[in-house]
This record gives sequence, structure tokens and C-alpha cells, in this order.
Amino acid sequence: MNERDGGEGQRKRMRAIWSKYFVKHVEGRVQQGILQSDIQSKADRTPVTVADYGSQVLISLVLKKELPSHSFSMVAEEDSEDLRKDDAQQILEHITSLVNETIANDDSYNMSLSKEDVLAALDGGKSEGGPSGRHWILDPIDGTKGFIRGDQYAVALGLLDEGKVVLGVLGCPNLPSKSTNKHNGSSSGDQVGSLYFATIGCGAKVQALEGSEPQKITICSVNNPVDASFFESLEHSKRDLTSSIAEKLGVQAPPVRMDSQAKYAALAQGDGAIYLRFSGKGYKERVWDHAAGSIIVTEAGGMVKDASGNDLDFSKGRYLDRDRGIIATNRYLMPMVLKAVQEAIDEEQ
Ligand SMILES: Nc1ncnc2c1ncn2[C@@H]1O[C@H](COP(=O)(O)O)[C@@H](OP(=O)(O)O)[C@H]1O
Ligand SMILES: [Mg+2]
Ligand SMILES: [Mg+2]
Ligand SMILES: [Mg+2]
Repeated sequence: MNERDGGEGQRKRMRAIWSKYFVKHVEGRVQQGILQSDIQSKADRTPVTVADYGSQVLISLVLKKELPSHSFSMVAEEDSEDLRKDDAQQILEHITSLVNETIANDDSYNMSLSKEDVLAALDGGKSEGGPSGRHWILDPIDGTKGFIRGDQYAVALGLLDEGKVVLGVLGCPNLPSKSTNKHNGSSSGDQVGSLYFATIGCGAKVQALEGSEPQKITICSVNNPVDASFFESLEHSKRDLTSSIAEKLGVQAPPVRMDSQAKYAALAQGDGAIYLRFSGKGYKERVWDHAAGSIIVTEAGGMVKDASGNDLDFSKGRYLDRDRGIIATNRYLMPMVLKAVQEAIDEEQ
């Protein structure tokens, strides 16, 4: 967003609305009270909950209300297909009432959505994205498995402009805004629940979800891998490969396993030095799993590359066109990590 979109005042207002929605709608009530009946299994056997759907509906609604002059194109994870089935009527009703309660609990908007409105709002996220024009990229709940477990998750929004990510927002309701990493010395006073955001060329910032002055964040400056720690996915990581990479680098600390793009946020604020993402062969990464996180890391002074050292390409549609693996770290460690990655991959074959 730039001055044409209303400037800092509007950005502040949107951050405030989203913070309230993330806290009240997603974190406060739904995560704590999640029931088995609030969870569905998708065709790829991954879970989706009433909170994933509700978050996608609310965010697309806020974007349309706040930026009415924009042509609206959104590449989002969820759609209405499973909710249109006969056996999904109860869950659809629950999503609709959650969305309406959230809107009613807040004085930003005066409206009420029908079940059809909810289905239509979800299908507004079916854009293919691509190299031209502007597209929002939304993961309404990233780390759904972590969300269900009561662990880390993130609400992730990016803006793609002519094939490049130019803006990113990560709402991380369970992440403290400063390090609680034992290796860096813990700070028990840290507030949990953080909103990270970055605009291209303007750096990355964090504020408390409950509201606070935004603070600039920077990636850590560790340049010796022996002093580095690394993040990996809790659910989707080839641990034999990441441990081989860490061993080659001489990393001493055990891996920090965390769900969702909260890993990118933690890395961007210096909680660790490296994020290694290697999933099973044949898995194609989705743009919404990396758009917001990657710009927050690069604007915090870090680098995000694929296993061959190329930048991630978000211009190819709903999937990332990339060589195997994603590596995020600072500019000192990146060459060493890439070398270790290549060696570990060669040995594996
Ligand atoms: N087999 C797999 N390998 C790699 N990533 C996968 C996967 N199955 C699902 N994912 C993606 O991993 C994301 C979670 O990231 P992480 O593994 O870092 O916690 C999921 O996002 P959602 O939870 O939004 O569906 C999903 O898109
Ligand atoms: Mg999912
Ligand atoms: Mg995701
Ligand atoms: Mg998701």
C-alpha cells in the first residue's frame, strides 16, 4: 500500500481492525474452544477449521471495505467447495455465525452476512495470481495443525505487484514479540501476540496485537554457524536432511521446531539464525505459505533462497516455481548454508 491507498492513517486503521479480528475471532475464542466438529479434512487430507474459513471471509471483507477503489484479485488457500456439500450445512452455519458475531462485537462495520455471502466471499480467493497486476495472497490460518494443537500459527497476507511481493503482514497470536529463545537469554516480560509487517524498501516492523508503537526488527548478525540455531517445520520437514545440513555447518544448538510462518517472523526478529524448509519429494510449495514471511525476512535484512541459491518466484500462479527446498538466513551465513545444502543433497542421491 502506498500514499494512493490512504497513507499511514489508513494503514494504522487496518492494522487495528485486523489485530482485533485476529485476537477476538481467531485466537481468543476459536482456538481455545475448538471442537472436532469444527474441523474438516480436505481432499489432500490436510485439516481446515471454522477459523480458517472465518478468517478468510473477514480478511477479504476488510480489504474490500477499506480499499474500494482497488480491482480485487485474491489468491487464497480456502474455497467453498466442501462447504457446499449437504453434510457441511452445520459447519457453514457455525462459520456464518462466528463471522457475524465478530463483526457485531466491533464498531468498524455495520452488516450481517448470509451463508451465501460467506460462500461467495470464500470463492473470491480463487485468483491464479501471476506476473501482471496486483493480487492479494492470503493464508487465512497458516499452520492449521499447530492451531488445532494450541501451538503456533499465523494469519498471513501478502501483496503481489507485477510478480513481486511488495507487502507482507503476519499475525502471530501465540508468538512473543521478543526472543524467549533460551540460547539468547529469556525475557519473561515479553508480550505474546504479535503483528509483523513489511513494505518493500521500508524495512520490517512488529507491534503487539493488542496495540503498541511499531518497532523495527532486524535479523541476527551471527556469522559463525557454530553459534547459529535453526528453525524447521514441526510437521513437514525431512529431518534426516536438515540434520545433515546442520552437522556440516557445525551447528551446535538443537533444531527449533515450530508450525507456520511464525518461523519467518521469529527469524526476522533475531530469535534464531537459519530456517531450513525441505519437504518430501514431489510436494509443491504454495505461494501463500511464503509470500508474507519471505518479505518480512528480506526487509529485516535477511535473504530467502531456494536450494540452488535463486530468489523465490511468486509470479507463476498458485504454486511456487522453485528448486527443491527453501533457505532463509542472514547474508553472512547464506553462502555457507547453500554449500552445506548442496553437499547434503548430493550425498542423499
Ligand atoms: N506434505 C507437506 N509438505 C510440506 N508442506 C506441507 C505439506 N502438507 C501441507 N503443507 C503446508 O505446510 C503448511 C504449514 O507449514 P509448516 O509445515 O511450516 O507448519 C501448511 O499450511 P496450512 O496450515 O495453511 O495448510 C501446508 O500448506
Ligand atoms: Mg491448509
Ligand atoms: Mg499455510
Ligand atoms: Mg492455511
